[in-house]
Amino acid sequence: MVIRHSISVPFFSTSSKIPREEMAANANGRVSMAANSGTGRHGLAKIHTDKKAEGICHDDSTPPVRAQTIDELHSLQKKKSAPTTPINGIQGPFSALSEEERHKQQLQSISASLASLTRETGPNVVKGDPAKQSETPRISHVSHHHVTPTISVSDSSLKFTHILYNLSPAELYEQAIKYEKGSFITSSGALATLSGAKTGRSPKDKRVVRDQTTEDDLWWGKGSPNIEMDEQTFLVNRERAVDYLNSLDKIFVNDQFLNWDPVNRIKVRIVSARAYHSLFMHNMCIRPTPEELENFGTPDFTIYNAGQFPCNRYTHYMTSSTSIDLNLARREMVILGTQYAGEMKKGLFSVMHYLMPKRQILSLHSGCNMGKDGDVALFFGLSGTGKTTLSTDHNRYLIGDDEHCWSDSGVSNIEGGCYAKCIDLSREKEPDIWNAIKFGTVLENVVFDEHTREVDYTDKSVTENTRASYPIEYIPNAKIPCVASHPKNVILLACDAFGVLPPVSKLSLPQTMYHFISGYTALVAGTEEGIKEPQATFSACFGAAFIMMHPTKYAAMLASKMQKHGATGWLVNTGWSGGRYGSGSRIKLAYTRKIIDAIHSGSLLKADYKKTEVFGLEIPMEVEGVPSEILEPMNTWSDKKAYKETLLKLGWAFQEEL
Ligand SMILES: Nc1ncnc2c1ncn2[C@@H]1O[C@H](COP(=O)(O)OP(=O)(O)O)[C@@H](O)[C@H]1O
Ligand SMILES: C=C(OP(=O)(O)O)C(=O)O
Ligand SMILES: [Ca+2]
Ligand SMILES: [Mn+2]
Repeated sequence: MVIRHSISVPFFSTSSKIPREEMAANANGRVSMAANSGTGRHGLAKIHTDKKAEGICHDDSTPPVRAQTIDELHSLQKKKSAPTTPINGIQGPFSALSEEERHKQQLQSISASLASLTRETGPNVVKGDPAKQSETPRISHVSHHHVTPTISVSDSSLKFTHILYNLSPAELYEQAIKYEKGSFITSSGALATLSGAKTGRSPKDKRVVRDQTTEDDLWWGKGSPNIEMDEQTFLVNRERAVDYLNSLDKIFVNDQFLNWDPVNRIKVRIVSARAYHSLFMHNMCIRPTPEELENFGTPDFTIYNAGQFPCNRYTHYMTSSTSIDLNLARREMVILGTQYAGEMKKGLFSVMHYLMPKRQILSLHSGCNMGKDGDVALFFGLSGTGKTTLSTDHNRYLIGDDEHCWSDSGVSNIEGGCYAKCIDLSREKEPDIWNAIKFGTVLENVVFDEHTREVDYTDKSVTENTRASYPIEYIPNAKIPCVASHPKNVILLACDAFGVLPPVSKLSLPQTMYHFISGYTALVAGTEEGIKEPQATFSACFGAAFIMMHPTKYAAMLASKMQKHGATGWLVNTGWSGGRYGSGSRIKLAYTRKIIDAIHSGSLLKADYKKTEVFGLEIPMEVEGVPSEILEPMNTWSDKKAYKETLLKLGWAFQEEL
């Protein structure tokens, strides 16, 4: 039988925007586009038939697909791969195990993480998306023996919790877009997400378990970020989070690393309920290779992120519906009542501020980069004051933008990604960050055009604290592994809302310590809940919210390391000039970059200096590319009297603080 090509195209005539003249149907009845296809009678597309194919009764000239059903066809589309496929011939504790055995151990470990402490067993866990029934379930059930009285059966032990384990960015995009309101792909390929009611950290809701160990080790009381809670209350919140997570059909589990220094690497597990959280941590922590994941074993630290679920205000110590609880003895963190992803990264940073100094390693709230000749610079600064912006420098290698360790072997990044503020981001001023906002990047709380999905970085409708989280290798000159030698320059970024600090000053070692301990800077709008405009603050170590021990502990370590390695300290004002916030203006980023260039090149060290009043800061007379008159703040104020008063006021504020 000869099949005649009798195709009509009314379907296209109304719904398609393509001019009919340009459409043509091929021998399969598929419509193809042709430049000069011409039109047939009544303006319908002319049908082109393949002369050679005429009289042959099959669908296509290419070999047919090897599938009988659409499901079979779909199964051809996907190849089995890591992290579900074992790697052949690997060495390590599990190398003798079969694939089946390894999977069992992995699931048992996850079930153990999710175990309630009041019931006998962890949840029944099964790998994979519950929406995909075709996947063979791998089930694990774990018994635990606790001293607490047990109520052995609960509804959650009768169901399965599906584990979405270390999904790839593509898989997480699909999960987010399908199941999480407010998730969209932007025009550059990034995933736009909403963090919900909280768009910045909630430091007043952070709690740390005070027990026998932390009682002596940690800094408590006035000025300390550690607000105490007891072990029992922690367990109440932990149970609340675990029960919430176990009540869900599926949860995300990320097994990753912190710290590029292989000797001091920490294994972290993040359990969360949102693809947004999983992708964020995929970007922010160090991503394991498939081999490393197979051998992951038991995590050193676990986060239970039940951010969608509030804490119970009737619980002791709870003063709002948000609680971020740290238990160093249990090596666990519980998050309730906030979905702001930054809590996870900064929570882990707090943990490192405890674990590392115990090993004589200094943890730093700083960015770090390295010149072509190997000179290393640290950029200390409170959130939103320029660490990410200034460490991302096209002429230098990026080690990291935010969290580092300084050990006897040098500097190592704690993280595997960057978290840039993107309010008013522009391609011209910050090209590397702009270009990093592509597929895989999480864009938090930004506003975009509903049709083109073009992001408007100037829009503060959701928050001023809009953020982009991307893997560090998205910055073209990132140095992998993210380690460097001992710093030559230590730059303290002070975002001065009073507008009286010079754009740059050279510090002696005692001055460096003075400014490091006092941590004078500004809390910028949106980074913490309730901060609506830049607010002057003293944030010890330029990260008071994250330190665990007394500031002098970190300062003493910094002093001895700077002295030993001959590092020079600098104070750079990335804040206001010509008047305080409201009347003056923010120092131009281009000028700050020129100042930083001069520090890196060594030319600023050789400049002529003069001493300022009140703070006794050494300010350079000239910096290449920067108008000399702005180097002395008084010149930029039209009201000199107001300048002097403001300077004195700040001087007194320092006196009161220290
Ligand atoms: N002179 C300046 N120096 C540094 N950053 C500036 C300056 N002026 C404006 N900014 C802006 O301030 C923000 C600094 O944020 P970011 O670098 O992400 O801070 P951090 O990494 O310390 O949290 C960026 O949005 C940057 O564009
Ligand atoms: C993400 C934060 O800050 P930073 O910009 O320092 O990473 C934060 O303080 O929540
Ligand atoms: Ca950061
Ligand atoms: Mn940053």
